[in-house]
Amino acid sequence: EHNSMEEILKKTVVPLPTYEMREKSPPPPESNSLEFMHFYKSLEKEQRLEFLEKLSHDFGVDHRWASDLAAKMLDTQGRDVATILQVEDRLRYSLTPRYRQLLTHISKVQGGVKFLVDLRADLIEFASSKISDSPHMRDLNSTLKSLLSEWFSVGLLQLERITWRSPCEILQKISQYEAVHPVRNWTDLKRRVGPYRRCYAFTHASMPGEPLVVLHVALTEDIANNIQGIVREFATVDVDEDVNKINAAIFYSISSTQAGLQGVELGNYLIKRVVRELQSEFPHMAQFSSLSPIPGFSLWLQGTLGQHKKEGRATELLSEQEWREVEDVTGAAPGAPALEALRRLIGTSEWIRSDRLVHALEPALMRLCAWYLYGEKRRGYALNPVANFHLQNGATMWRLNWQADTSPRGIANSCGIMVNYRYFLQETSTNSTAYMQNKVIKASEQVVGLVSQFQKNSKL
Ligand SMILES: CC(C)(COP(=O)(O)OP(=O)(O)O)[C@@H](O)C(=O)NCCC(N)=O
Repeated sequence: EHNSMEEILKKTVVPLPTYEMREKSPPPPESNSLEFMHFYKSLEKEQRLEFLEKLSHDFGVDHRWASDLAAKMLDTQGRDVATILQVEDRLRYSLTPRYRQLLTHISKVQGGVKFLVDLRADLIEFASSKISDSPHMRDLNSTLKSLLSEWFSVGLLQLERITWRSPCEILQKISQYEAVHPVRNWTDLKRRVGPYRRCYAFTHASMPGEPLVVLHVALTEDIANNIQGIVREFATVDVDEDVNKINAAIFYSISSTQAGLQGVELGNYLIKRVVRELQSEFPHMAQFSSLSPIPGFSLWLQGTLGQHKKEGRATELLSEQEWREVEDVTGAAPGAPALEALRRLIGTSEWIRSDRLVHALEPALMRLCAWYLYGEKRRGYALNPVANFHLQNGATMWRLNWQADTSPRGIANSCGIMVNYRYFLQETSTNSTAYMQNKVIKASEQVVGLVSQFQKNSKL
């Protein structure tokens, strides 16, 4: 078994041609790539890990060759520029991992690009499950990611609008890939591509018929503050659109379908491309915003309540008055019992059935949610992945909406709160740079106000 891994690698990962022959040596036979692909697909997960570790470790950069050339480059300091460029080009060439050529050869055969996308999905899975974090595997991943970024750059992507007339196989995929608000049936799907709705996908010639990333848009009079009005509404599906009722585009679901294209930023490009498409269809349209879920808020809140209980700081989360309401409604004694009662209510979503509690908890939960989105960080960036995505794109954390998603899932995941990340078109690139480089979050007065209320209470 082992020698067949070695054999395949030795045979299919041909040595890098010499610098002089780099553009003169014919590519290896296609059969090499096909054999590599066939062999890899036949392996189980664990064997794939072993195989990729061998590939990345034994067929990477020839370090001796590179260091010799690096020394040589230092020697040529002060020489004429032509010589310096020559030596630099040799050094650059010597830093090409041997397996990089194999990847480019594979991309040229039928199904090769899709194979490489799926291979990177394996690499990402191995890296994220920490079963391999070797520097060689990281190098293989970044080499493959940079190739994929070139092959899937915007100029090579096809924007497709999905309508009720799109082929069934595409509509079926749109329904299957919908990760944010699952499509329940044909009627539901028909509404999502019907009047006052737009559905766009990026496709690529190397993966025909495969939507790479899908964006669902609702066309509304103003920026939506509730998702039921979008995914539940029984708009008669055959009504014509009235342009006077269309001033805003609401991105209410976006999903990428290829795990191996993570980090290639297809979602960001799709949003920007769709904005341009909508501007040409509706020249007067000036409001572009998401209506986004806040996955993880309820869990974070449970943890925070627990932690504050241990440290006896419960009053930093809710005011005396708010705790008194909780005690009155639940009959719990002041202090820890009331906090426990609140944790249970949030955990079981029962609180939503008591109008008094819903009313009493609104200010507190909105403050806490604003802090969760704006204040909680992971390596300096927003902890919440959806916030991080839109902030990377340069959107503004614009409005928190109470009772925006009253579905059981919405209540359980984020106490029913949703957030609009607004795309002010002239500001997105500035905001994105400020966020990516200085971790500055652009937020509206409403959000900043809620955050400072939270900070006042908890002296954070
Ligand atoms: C939000 C999505 C579309 C961003 O994808 P993309 O723009 O390619 O970002 P990245 O993975 O390249 O960083 C992606 O992360 C996704 O599908 N997330 C799960 C569904 C969701 N919308 O949260």
